[in-house]
Amino acid sequence: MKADFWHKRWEAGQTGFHQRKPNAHLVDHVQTLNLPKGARIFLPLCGKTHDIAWLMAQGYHVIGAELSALAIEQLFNELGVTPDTTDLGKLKRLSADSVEIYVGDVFDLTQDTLGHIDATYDRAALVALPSNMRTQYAAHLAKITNIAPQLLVTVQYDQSVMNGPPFAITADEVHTLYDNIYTLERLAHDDAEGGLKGHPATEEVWLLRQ
Ligand SMILES: C[S@@+](CC[C@H](N)C(=O)[O-])C[C@H]1O[C@@H](n2cnc3c(N)ncnc32)[C@H](O)[C@@H]1O
Repeated sequence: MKADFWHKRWEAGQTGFHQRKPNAHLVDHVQTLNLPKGARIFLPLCGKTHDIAWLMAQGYHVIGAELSALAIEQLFNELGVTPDTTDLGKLKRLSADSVEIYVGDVFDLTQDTLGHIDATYDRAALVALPSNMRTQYAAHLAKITNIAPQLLVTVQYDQSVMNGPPFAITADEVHTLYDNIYTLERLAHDDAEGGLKGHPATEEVWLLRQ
């Protein structure tokens, strides 16, 4: 997916991936990350997800990365806070209270810029990327977070009946992407409520730890 694809989606309000409430898998499984209050959680490709506000309310510090400045403008409006903006060249950092968002391409984000990360939460990020970007993304994510533990939500459906995003990611692919970096535990494998765009689908939740 090119950046333009996502900018157009946000400009047109075609954001069917945006959920109206915190993700149920996050709520059910965040405790498996065993994080103390104040821990720094990274959300790659974060959009304006309500998971951000929910994690902040649990006492965590949330760090996000998102291409769309429009999405992040809407996020801060909905959070009801005015962020401070820092220009970092290819990226901008918008921060307020216990949230900071890097606006730009996640591949331009470095470990130095991001700082210490206690855990990563990936919902609709890996699955938003076409297969030719996923290997690079998985390695980049592990690198910039210094192999922080990760809660990962994936979706599976018959890829021949529909194009992504979201792209179907099999358990085998999760192993191929991450076995060389993490120990993997599949925490859940559930039918996706209502399917995906009219097609049966399942969701999996993975815990990735060193
Ligand atoms: C499917 S949405 C998921 C958003 C969010 N995780 C959620 O659960 O609602 C994928 C998001 O990734 C953003 N995105 C796509 N490619 C990106 C990239 N290379 N760097 C940063 N953000 C990107 C898009 O603008 C979009 O908001």
